[in-house]
Amino acid sequence: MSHTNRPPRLAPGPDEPFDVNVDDASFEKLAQWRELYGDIVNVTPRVRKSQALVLNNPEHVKHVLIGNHRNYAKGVGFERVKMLLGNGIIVSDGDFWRSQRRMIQPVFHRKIIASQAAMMQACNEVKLHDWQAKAASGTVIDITTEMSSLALEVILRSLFSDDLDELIEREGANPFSMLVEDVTRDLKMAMRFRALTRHVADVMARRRAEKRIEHDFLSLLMETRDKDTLQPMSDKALIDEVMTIIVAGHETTAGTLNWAWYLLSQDERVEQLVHAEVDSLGRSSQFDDLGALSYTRQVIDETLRLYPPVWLFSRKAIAEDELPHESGAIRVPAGADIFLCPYLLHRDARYWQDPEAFLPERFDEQNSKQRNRHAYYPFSLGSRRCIGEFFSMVDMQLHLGLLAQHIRLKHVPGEPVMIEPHINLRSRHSIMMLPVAR
Ligand code: HEM
Repeated sequence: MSHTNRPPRLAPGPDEPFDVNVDDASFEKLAQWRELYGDIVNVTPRVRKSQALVLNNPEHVKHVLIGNHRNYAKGVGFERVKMLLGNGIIVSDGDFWRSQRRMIQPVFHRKIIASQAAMMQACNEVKLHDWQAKAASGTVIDITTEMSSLALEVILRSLFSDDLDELIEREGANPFSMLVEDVTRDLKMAMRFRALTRHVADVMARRRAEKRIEHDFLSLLMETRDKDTLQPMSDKALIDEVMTIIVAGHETTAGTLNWAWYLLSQDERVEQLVHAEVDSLGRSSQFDDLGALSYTRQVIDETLRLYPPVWLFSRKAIAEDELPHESGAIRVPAGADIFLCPYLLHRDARYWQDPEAFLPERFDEQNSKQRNRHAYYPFSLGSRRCIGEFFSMVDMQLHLGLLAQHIRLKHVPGEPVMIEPHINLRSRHSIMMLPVAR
């Protein structure tokens, strides 16, 4: 509600019309506008129909994602994701989303993730042996692609278990590897990716014919029931959710590990603290050790602060609303496009001391108490918060926990290390590393 009696007004913003998007131009504009116009930036559309508001204040992020979240549906950009994922849980809204989320939530239960830790670690052990051989022969690795294929393998095995090996054998190669090889996310790529749904349908059909239930995400999704209607998901919904989990779980985790290894290679102090922690375990890290890997966890938290994979996302205001502001309430017109930019808020000097510095200690128990909770949201906040957060944390902690015990990665200078702010915040060029045994 308004702090004054004045009617809510529109926020200030640039005169030039502009359509905010997940691209380089928007990335630059958003940072400039925050300096010029502050917490709420009002952007007149160029081609689109609706006004856009960019929110740079944690209170407003909280309002949209938590306080009044029912008034905010998925927004701009999700049409594009829809081509890739159908009506999966990332894009769906309203009653259908609610019902899907309720059915999928138990699939991501802590106990289930715990049961997948051994599979994650087996994937990491293969990677470790490979890096040890490369360290011995002095072979440089492309860590960006390595993390992409590892994250893909983990997510595919969490869904399909050993049916993945059968699929690879039948097809002669992993058809889902296109996600690693083809980094474009355009219409052509979306069509090629959608064609992969037949493999998901195939695995489902085989399991049904063999009356086989595995302890993996796919079988759990096939078995889950709506708690009111007791109905399973339709096959179309099942396939959309599987494709959603693959895409949502792959590039985000891959990108985070890519940046984490890069940041570690640039900071001997932090690297040594990670080494001290992982060495103190005295064995390969397992699910039960994750509590002891708290500094490693802080490294991941800090990586996600500096390089949040989902650097920009959107909502659409359903009805008119207002945002509290010290100079009087700001009007949110019905239909307005809302843009939230974790990247900018995560580096905002009002909420972070020395925001550009890599300081994992910000996330230790003591410092965490002083943090503004809503100035950090790599996994979003509220009821639509990432469902895979715990899965990806376990995956990433186990990865660093094991690999850093045996290997250091030394950055090999080459192409400049730059961010590429597209759908995900990737590195523009592959980052090259020399593995060194430790
Ligand atoms: C570092 C890793 C990850 C990051 C930073 C991340 C980030 C996010 C963010 C910001 C959202 C909210 C998007 C929005 O509301 O517009 C989201 C939603 C989602 N994420 Fe993640 N994610 C990660 C890993 C994963 C993994 C591993 C999975 C699956 C195994 C996953 C599955 C999902 C799903 C299904 C949603 C939609 C939830 C809903 O709308 O109800 N994510 N994620």
